[in-house]
Amino acid sequence: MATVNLSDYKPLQIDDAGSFRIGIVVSEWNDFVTHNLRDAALQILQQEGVPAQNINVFKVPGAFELSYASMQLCKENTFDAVISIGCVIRGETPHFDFVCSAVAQGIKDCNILTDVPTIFCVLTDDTKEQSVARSGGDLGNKGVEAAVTALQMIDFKRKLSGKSGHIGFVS
Ligand SMILES: Nc1c(NC[C@H](O)[C@H](O)[C@H](O)CO)[nH]c(=O)[nH]c1=O
Ligand SMILES: CC(=O)[C@@H](O)COP(=O)(O)O
Repeated sequence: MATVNLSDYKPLQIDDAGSFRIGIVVSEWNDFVTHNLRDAALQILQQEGVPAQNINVFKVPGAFELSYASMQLCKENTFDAVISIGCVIRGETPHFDFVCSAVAQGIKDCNILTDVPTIFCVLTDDTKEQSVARSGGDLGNKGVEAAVTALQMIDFKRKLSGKSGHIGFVS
């Protein structure tokens, strides 16, 4: 299969990124992956003009806890977007399926039930190798994609309320 770097993106040139406030929730399970996702997201956000002091990072034990923590941040409504970062790697039992389903539903709920765009940056892989490839390996870094998505969703929301400038991805 051809190597595809899923993280290639064109700089967004966002005018008002300096005012964006972003929360990042990172699970510690498989931290050799989740920390790479976190660091890539932080790099892109700051590269695009979000001040470091406007980004708050929170830790939870595992991906299952991302739902609770992300929902709490969304309910506080102090962030323009929340990025939820985790890595679930299949084991011997159906536990993988339950954790992945729960966290996907939980983060979906944050988007549907609150006013805060919440980005699903949770790897759900069959092998450790798949996770490594997607967190800074041959297939890019999902943390980059999550950061770009967060910025785009904040812009989407600000456009709806008539507040934002134009970043050129949606006319
Ligand atoms: N196996 C993985 C887990 N399992 C732990 C759960 O996420 C949760 O913390 C536990 O069930 C207690 O509620 N978590 C991951 O993030 N990744 C895994 O591969
Ligand atoms: C995704 C998991 O929770 C997994 O690591 C648990 O492994 P196992 O199914 O072998 O207990």
